[in-house]
Amino acid sequence: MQSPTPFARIGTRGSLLALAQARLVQTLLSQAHGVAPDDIAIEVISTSGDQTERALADIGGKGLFTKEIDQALLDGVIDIGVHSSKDVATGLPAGMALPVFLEREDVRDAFLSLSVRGIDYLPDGAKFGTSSIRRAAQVRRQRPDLRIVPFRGNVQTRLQKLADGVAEATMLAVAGLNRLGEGHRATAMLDPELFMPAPAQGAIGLAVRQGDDRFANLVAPLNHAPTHAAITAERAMLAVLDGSCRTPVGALSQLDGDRLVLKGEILSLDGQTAFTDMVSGAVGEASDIGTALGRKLLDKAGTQWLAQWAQV
Ligand SMILES: NCc1[nH]cc(CCC(=O)O)c1CC(=O)O
Repeated sequence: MQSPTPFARIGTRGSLLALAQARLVQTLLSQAHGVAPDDIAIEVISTSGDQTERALADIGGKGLFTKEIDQALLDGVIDIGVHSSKDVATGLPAGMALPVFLEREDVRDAFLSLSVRGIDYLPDGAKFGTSSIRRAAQVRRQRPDLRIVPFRGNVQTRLQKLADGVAEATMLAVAGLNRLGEGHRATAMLDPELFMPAPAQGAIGLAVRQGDDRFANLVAPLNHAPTHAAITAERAMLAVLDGSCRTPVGALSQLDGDRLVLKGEILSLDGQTAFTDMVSGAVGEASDIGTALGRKLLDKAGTQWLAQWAQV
């Protein structure tokens, strides 16, 4: 039985992955504060992103998986929003804070196929399922011959599309597969230097109302400082690039003690042009590292190069 006045109410999407993430947060919060898991309510909230099959880039991008949860948070219907950090837009809604990131799972993307053991083994012209412009560009760079077909929906839906033969291969975040207990579905791990993950991939972020100290204090023990630094840097890089272009972006953080090395890449949609750079510094400067890298990438690509994609 859920108590009439729960210790906290956490809000999540209803996909199996989102629910698994919400349950993890529920467990960690109950352990951190010595309360029964049942005293932490999980409220399932449907988001616009759950209600459409169109490609994210076509319908306004990231905020779609978080907007309704953010609103429930601001309305006081929930107290803590649980998000996949990579789905959270860089500009947070007014009144919302994202102070905590749980320890990052595997940051890489995996290659999945029921017929071949790696992307190099796909037959000429094979269909590759993805609706991510980043993944499509990275795949086209390696294999310009492949045909990219849309693959929207949650992880289960995409695994089913693969099983149904809609495409011969796809790519998914290892983190999501692992959290679903589906890690064995990965056919091969993709080299993260070649297939740079999405900024903030693999990390769960917790949102609270700005200035709501009670819930900020409640979630604080769940924060993982190295993950926080990496995500801060990656999101700062993305914030610089977001406004200026609709182009695929990858990021890769490496932490070595109190040093953070951030690599980033922007690609053309066809993957044939790419700009890569790297900035390093103290973890305490994570935000500045990300901003600096974003600016370096913008400078390298040039506004004219970026402008060509804005109309696509
Ligand atoms: N875009 C959907 C999404 N959002 C977060 C993850 C995976 C889990 C994570 O990155 O934390 C996924 C699925 C995927 O990209 O394979």
